[in-house]
Amino acid sequence: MCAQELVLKQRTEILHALCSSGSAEHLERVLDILLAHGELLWEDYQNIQVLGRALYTNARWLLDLVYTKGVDTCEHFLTALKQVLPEEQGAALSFSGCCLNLEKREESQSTSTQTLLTHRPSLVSKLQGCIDGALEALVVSGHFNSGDCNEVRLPIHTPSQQARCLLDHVRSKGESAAKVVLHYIEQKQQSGSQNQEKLTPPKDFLKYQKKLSSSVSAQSCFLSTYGGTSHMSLDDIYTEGELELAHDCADVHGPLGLEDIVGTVGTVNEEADTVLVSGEAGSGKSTLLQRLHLLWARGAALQDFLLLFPFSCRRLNSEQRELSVQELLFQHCCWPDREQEEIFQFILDHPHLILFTFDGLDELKQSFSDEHRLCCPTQRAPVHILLFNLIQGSLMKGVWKVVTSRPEAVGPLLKKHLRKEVSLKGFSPSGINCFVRKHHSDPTVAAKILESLQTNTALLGLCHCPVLCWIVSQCHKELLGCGEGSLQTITDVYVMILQHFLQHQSPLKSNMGLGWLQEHLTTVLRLGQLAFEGIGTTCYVFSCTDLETCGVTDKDICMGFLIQSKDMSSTHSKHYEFLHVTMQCFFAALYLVLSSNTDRSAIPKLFEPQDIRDTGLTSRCFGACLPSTDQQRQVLGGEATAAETPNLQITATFVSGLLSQRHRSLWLHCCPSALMEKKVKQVSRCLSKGMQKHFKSIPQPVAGEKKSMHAMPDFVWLIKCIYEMQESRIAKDAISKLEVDHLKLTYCNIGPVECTALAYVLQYLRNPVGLQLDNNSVGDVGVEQLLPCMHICNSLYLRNNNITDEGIRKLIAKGIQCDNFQKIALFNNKLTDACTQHFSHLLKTKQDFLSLRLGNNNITAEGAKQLAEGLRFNHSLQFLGLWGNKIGDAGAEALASALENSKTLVWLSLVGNGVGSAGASALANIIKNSTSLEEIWLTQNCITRTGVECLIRALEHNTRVKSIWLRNNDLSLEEVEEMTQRESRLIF
Ligand SMILES: Nc1ncnc2c1ncn2[C@@H]1O[C@H](COP(=O)(O)OP(=O)(O)OP(=O)(O)O)[C@@H](O)[C@H]1O
Repeated sequence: MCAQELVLKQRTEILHALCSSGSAEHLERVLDILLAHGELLWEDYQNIQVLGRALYTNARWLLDLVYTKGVDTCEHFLTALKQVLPEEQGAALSFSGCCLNLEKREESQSTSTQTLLTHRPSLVSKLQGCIDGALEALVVSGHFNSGDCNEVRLPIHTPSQQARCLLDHVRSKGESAAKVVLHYIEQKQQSGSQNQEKLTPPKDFLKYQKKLSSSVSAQSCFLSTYGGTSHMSLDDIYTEGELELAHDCADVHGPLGLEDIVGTVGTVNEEADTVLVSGEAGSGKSTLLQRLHLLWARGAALQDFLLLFPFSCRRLNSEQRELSVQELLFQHCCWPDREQEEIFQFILDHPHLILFTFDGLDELKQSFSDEHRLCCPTQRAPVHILLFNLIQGSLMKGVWKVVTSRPEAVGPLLKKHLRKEVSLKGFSPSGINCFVRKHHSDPTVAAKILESLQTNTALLGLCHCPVLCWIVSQCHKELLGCGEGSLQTITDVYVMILQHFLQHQSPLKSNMGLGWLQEHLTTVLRLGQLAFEGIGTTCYVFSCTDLETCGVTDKDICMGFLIQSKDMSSTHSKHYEFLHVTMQCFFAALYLVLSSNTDRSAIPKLFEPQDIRDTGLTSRCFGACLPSTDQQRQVLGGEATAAETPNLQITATFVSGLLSQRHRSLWLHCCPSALMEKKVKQVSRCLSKGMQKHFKSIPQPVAGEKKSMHAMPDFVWLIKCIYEMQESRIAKDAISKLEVDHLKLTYCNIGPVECTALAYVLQYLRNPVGLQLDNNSVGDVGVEQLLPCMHICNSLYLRNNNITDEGIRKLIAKGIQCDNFQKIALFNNKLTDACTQHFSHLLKTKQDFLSLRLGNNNITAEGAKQLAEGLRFNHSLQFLGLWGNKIGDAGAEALASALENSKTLVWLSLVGNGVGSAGASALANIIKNSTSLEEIWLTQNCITRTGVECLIRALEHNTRVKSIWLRNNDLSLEEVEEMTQRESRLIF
């Protein structure tokens, strides 16, 4: 049978092979090959790859086309298919006679654009690990702008799709752009091969490398949250999370890519080799590491590292023996079949080619300490000592380490050993979109879920956290069936998945009302006890004996909340863990709420403030409510740990939620109501007491200063607990006694979820406050969540919070209606000219507005003109900051004309705006006429002598202005000297 007939006859099977995984990768790779061989023209390719069209439709188009093109093309197609499909999938198809040589075509005199096409398959794979570098080269050479880069980096793209998108963009930019990319890849390869050339790995090294990478690949290709119910490959579901440097870095704008984690960007300590990826519970740290592992194992990223050893701190907890590093590597990750010593020696000799990853440092039983020094790689020590010495670099200096942890568990002791810290912020709004679409192969279901999220912004806020986004996607039936807005809190979402899993077991009784819990109460209690005891003893992996102790049965396991541990070590006995540690916290909370067997003091102890727990009392406090065997286990365990604090706090948050009025009806038939009432009272008391403690800690203000409270670590957590209770009485009770003028919550990891809770509580403040939320991750969704407390904010500080024009639109629409609202600071966000119309409206409407600071955004002359419109009609503004925008001379002229008759403006900053001398001479008019202006900042504005002369002349008419800042302008030293003599208020 000829190739053409084969294509026709096997059409269904081919379609299935290309598309059934739901991933477009196979199809796209076949297209790459056909393009490279000239079997498809560029126009053909565009006709097939239609954005937004179903994968199957695209594949059908391809089949139709190759068929009409004839035997040769069909033959190429089948050969490409054979090359691309995994063996087991290809086995179902007949490729008889299709064995063309698909080596790349060499063309004697090809242009760079042609080379991009003829080498497309290999370029796609080479580019995957270095997209960011290639983009940078294109930006630097002026071929790409940030829009091009953003399109390539779209989170919906897989790394290979990013590579293809980059190549397609380059093609449209022409020959010189193509040259830049080819040159970049060539250089990258040369530096890679130079690194490799110097090496002569022992003969068994490559075998070991292969064994390690296939074991890493096997461990990382599926996601465990889908383990119980369905298989989901990481490739199909992985969605980029938002990664940022934890500290400010002038050179970095925009989000980081995966490779930046080990790249040079944002390095704060050149001496250190440990990078920390920090993020809240469920923000995707383990998944991100898993992605890195998989890409490395496939040769698609981190190729500077010859070996990657992945460790899970959770599993290291169960290692009781003392080990040497060699034993740790080989026994916990991958056993070398031969030449152990030689391989280890090679590792020791080339530390910079080795990467260790440690997932979940916060889950380690011991808190980080640098007391026990160890530097000998053959010396045995307890595993945590090895780990701490590796992190510090005293052991195996030069080996790269990537460590993940919740932020709360990272103390100053660890920080001083970090090369840099990267924060994982969860999904961006487009990430949520992309994740839901990937999760559901049926686009109608995905669209319905996304629609429902848009109508419930509290829930949308929760979905920024990937684990919650996963639950919401998993429980779409419950979500869509439960009515708009009924899911508001984290507890609501976990109750939904509890119901989902329990009802999954009895599908016929899906309408059993509230009885579903009662029917499964014993299961819930048994799992709850297991979870509760685990949380108290930092135990997240359970042996069969642990399960037996709590009476957990096989049927309980089948419910899906527990999954079998993935384990790379050689132990063969089965171990279990909860689907996710937050699920363990939820079950621990269910146990505390539903069980009549817990100690009376269990709830108050759970709510004890962190500073008490940090003294080392943690385990003992919590231990008081555990059975005696566990207390012994803890005492035997020795060192107390502060590491479990985040999980205790999450458990407490769930306890608050479960005891809220909205969920009490669920427990009605499961537990005596008197007992329930008592627990509710306990929680309310704890929350109120916790808040009072905070308020008492506020220092009295110095005379003339405002009373200010800087939130302590537990403040946001207490607020979240209050929100979970959803009772306005409790919120009022807890907050109304707070008397401060300024509430400072900077660097507190505040995202949309925290904003929802803050607004819920702060709306009951008695007096207006300044709310300072600088350096958090509020974002547009968070801004929307803050609206309910806007009426009580007289000033709002939102520097560095990823806010865009859309967030501003909503914020200002509300702000205009709020009498107290007078000041806003929005430095370092993502604002453009599109937001200025809203500020202009605000300035026109609110004649008591005092301060507008929009520094370091992307406002140009157009935006400045819009602002000027508002300023012309405003009679109150005192402070205007536009530092670090791009308003230029035209923008400065517009502002000057609007402000020249202002009787209120005191302070104006236009630092770094390229206003030039023309701008300066226009601004001189404000100085000439103003009776209120005191300070004007014109640093770094390309102003020459001409501009400064205008300012000097204007100052002759003004005695009120105190200083004009003119540093870093286009003036010679002599000019500066001369002009300082003439006008002392000029500061150079
Ligand atoms: N980038 C991602 N793409 C797709 N799904 C993700 C992603 N990140 C997280 N998830 C989903 O959220 C779940 C929880 O994520 P993960 O365990 O990685 O969070 P974590 O930050 O390590 O949490 P913890 O600190 O509590 O251990 C995953 O099992 C997965 O279902």
